[in-house]
Amino acid sequence: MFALLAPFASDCRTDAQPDATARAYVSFNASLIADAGLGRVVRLARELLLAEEAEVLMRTIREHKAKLSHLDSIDGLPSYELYILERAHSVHPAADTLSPLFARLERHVEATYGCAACRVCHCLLRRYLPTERTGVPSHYDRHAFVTAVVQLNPADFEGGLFLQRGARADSRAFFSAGPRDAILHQYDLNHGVDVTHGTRYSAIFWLADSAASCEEGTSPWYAADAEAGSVFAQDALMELHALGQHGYAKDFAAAVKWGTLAAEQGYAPSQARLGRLYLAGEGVQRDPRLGLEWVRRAAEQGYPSAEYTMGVACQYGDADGGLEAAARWFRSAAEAGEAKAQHELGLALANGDGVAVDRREGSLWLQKAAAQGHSEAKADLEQERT
Ligand SMILES: O=C(O)CCC(=O)C(=O)O
Ligand SMILES: [Fe+2]
Repeated sequence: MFALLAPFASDCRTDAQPDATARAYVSFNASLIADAGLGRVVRLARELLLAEEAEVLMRTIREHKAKLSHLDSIDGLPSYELYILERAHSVHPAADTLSPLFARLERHVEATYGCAACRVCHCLLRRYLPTERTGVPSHYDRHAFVTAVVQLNPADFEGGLFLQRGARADSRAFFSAGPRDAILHQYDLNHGVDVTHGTRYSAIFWLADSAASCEEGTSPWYAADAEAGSVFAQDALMELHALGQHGYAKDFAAAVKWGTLAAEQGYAPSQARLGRLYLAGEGVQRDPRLGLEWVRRAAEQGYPSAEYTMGVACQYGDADGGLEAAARWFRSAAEAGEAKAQHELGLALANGDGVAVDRREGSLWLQKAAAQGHSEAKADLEQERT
């Protein structure tokens, strides 16, 4: 079974799906800073946009014909996103009229983050409709030194941009900000979007730390932070070296080195990724025992994708506890929104594997998985109906 596990398939982009029960809003205090833990902060630039600029952005989204075939930059699923600036080049007439805004944002980032060379590298507009797309899974913006987000129509939706402090969706908090306010964060912030009601339009500005890294598509800022001990930077280097992205050579030895440093500091996403690397033997000597140990440490912190992997390991007898333990792991991950675990829990309930048979509840979990696009769950539901 281990060979089937793809170490990087599910993690950084899909920590957990939105949990409707957890809905705290961050209200910015006088210093306009929200603390996301472990030294990470989110800042608010109040009224950074002129009213006309917010209007231009809104009009540009409204007037643009939806192209749903466009694959999303975060989760690769069909979505509406319109780039107006790419690699600092205007790719839409709206960007030409917004150059004063880009310059203002750069000055603000210089004053706030001490980055004089920072440049607005990409700007894109996103649309969230109940019938189309209602969220973006939690993730890190690996490619941006600073990200600025403007929620252009805050009166029209609930939820929106969230930060996630811990391993699970119940550690999420949303932001309340006006249509001309920019919410600023860096590459170390686990965040995503969950629109629970209504329609949301957003503008996203990704700044590179220099014109050169913007042009080259590189993210050179991780090395110094990783050396200084940041688990986020170490985790990023693990992923970027494993994938060979953003100017980092594909180098599994480096991936394991950085991942181990973060995992040893207790960072669950790194523990899970490192564990899967050893389980799959991808780029490293396969070591199921060590791999499972790392996955277990992440799972014990409640990291949903690791809980799922533990469930699979129990099913196959690679971890102790049999089908009962498998069902417990799947349930915990399923409740946190992990689609694959929802599917497994649905099957376990239908078949009485490690739990009492409950077809009705099983079917509900299959529906949840199917609603997240899980194709096997969809097929299983079809079969149930016939
Ligand atoms: O739509 C948003 O506000 C932000 C989406 C996001 O996090 C991203 O595109 O990286
Ligand atoms: Fe993002």
